[in-house]
Amino acid sequence: MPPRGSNSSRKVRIIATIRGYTDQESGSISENSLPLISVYKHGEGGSDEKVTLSFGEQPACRKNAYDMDYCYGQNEDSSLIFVKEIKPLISGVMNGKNASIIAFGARGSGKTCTIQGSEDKPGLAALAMAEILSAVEENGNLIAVSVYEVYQDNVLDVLDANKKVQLFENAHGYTELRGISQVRINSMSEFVKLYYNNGTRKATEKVGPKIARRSHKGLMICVLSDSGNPNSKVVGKMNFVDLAGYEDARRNSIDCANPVETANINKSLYALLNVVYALNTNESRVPYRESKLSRVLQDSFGGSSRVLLLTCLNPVCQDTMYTVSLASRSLQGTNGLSDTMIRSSVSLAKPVQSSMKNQKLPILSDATNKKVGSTTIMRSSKSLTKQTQSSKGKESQSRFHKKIWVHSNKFNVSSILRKLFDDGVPSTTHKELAVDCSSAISLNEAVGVASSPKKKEENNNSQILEKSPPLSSQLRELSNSMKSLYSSTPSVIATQDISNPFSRLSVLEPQTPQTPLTSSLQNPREIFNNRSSGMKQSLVKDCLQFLNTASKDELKGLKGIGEKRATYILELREESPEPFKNLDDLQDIGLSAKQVKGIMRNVAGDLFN
Ligand SMILES: Nc1ncnc2c1ncn2[C@@H]1O[C@H](COP(=O)(O)OP(=O)(O)OP(=O)(O)O)[C@@H](O)[C@H]1O
Repeated sequence: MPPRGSNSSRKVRIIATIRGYTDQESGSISENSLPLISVYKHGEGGSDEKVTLSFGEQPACRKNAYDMDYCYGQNEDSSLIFVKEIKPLISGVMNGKNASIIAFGARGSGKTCTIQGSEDKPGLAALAMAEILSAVEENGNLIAVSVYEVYQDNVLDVLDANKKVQLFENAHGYTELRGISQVRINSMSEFVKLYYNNGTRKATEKVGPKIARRSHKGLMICVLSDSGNPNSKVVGKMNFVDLAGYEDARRNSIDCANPVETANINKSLYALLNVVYALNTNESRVPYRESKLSRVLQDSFGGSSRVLLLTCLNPVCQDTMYTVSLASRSLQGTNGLSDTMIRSSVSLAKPVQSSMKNQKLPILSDATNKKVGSTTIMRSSKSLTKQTQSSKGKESQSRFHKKIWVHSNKFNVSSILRKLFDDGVPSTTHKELAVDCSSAISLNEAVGVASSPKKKEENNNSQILEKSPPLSSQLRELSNSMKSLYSSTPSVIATQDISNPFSRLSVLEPQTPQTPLTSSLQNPREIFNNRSSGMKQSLVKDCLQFLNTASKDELKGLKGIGEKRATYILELREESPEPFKNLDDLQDIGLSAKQVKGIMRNVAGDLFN
């Protein structure tokens, strides 16, 4: 049986589960409390199980609503998730298809309870082990498990702290965990002892720091064939990964966690989500190499493997909305929310205290919304455009054009451009969410140069292959392009449809070069804002490319980068050819957000000197 709701074109099924309230949280909930998480079920009772999640008091519009393949409510526990989601995957594992179940979410969102649980209330991993044990009893296969931890990009053997684990790429291009303990499991009691009590570890052995560290924890269950053979072959693998919780690195951590550690965790989460995104969108290059964890999981992600991303939602956590937006990004299909949908949204999360109303919604997601705006707003404005035009007809069209006419003369291009980098440094979220890259305006698009998707791909490839020109020439190029953007605005002209009284205004309107992206937008300000956002992204992209490719001397030419940092950047390039994927990565080399912003502002400012 295929996994529930499996979509043949998507490798990764993305679902959510809202955890129950802890005793402490329940104490502060009242009858009049507002639901924090609302779930709209698209085809209740039907075959379409898709849901859309929205948050807090905000009306659910596309801007703050996120699609998921399914969502389990607070009353639905791990055993239901097991039956509906995991059990169907087990038969695949028995037949040679690997599977991975990954719990992702903010800190304290119930990931460990869902995956690991406890001896009293077993989580998905133990339930799966029981099922796998009974399956191998029938077919004579064997089971071996490994338990590992990925801490600060190092893979550690949880079952034997003395063992050194190395990542080794085999002849098929897959990563193997060399040296990791593999323990045969014959019964549930053996598994419980091993998994919950680290049973095989000798009492004298060091088990690492006493304080629980924030790391990704993985359980690898291998089904092995040929019980008589010491070199048994792996039939199939099932991975359970309890990811370290996401936390906004800009906020003070709940337990004063090291901000560098938090930033590294977030970076590895983004890297994994990028892999999920690439798999779901069938991208030709899946960025496995960007983190140790994705390398470890690589052989369970490719081919006919199945992946379940279980987004755990903490009903009272600021970071929840942001994690949902990140996970949902890999679901490509979008369904605009209609009024009916918004009204009929139900809450699977019980209400939370009304004081939550005043609580600031997720800081990052606020920022995200601002930054993501380009994508989400565009989508909604597109549907809005259609609706408006069809339902209200010419009258509204007339108002619309009038508005354009009036505002177009007030456009202060340079002041908007100056503001570009005052909105804040676009972060990973921006890059990742805003556009899914497909909707980003490239420089060429920004100056109205049409390019076919194929050509775009070629351009991208050649950009990667060629050594980047020095920053100064990149800036010159960008500057010229910007100038041509101003000058390419045609003063008018089109044929007037005299029969249409509303056509006059549109005819007189100076036309900004059209691109597919902007064609759905309503007024010059929207168009301009989107172009600005596209240019901002182009600039960020060029700057990152420069940092990834420039020589040491060229790097030192940048404010904030001296001998030491330049050397460090070159070292980073030896580990990964492209160490900087987004502006957040610059913080890893010790540049503060302010410094990064300063660099970008200088670059932007230079364009108009
Ligand atoms: N279904 C549930 N109902 C009530 N409380 C729950 C539920 N699931 C988890 N909790 C509680 O929520 C808290 C956090 O749970 P858990 O440790 O599983 O979260 P986590 O996401 O793994 O956290 P971290 O990211 O810090 O590792 C715990 O106090 C746990 O008891």
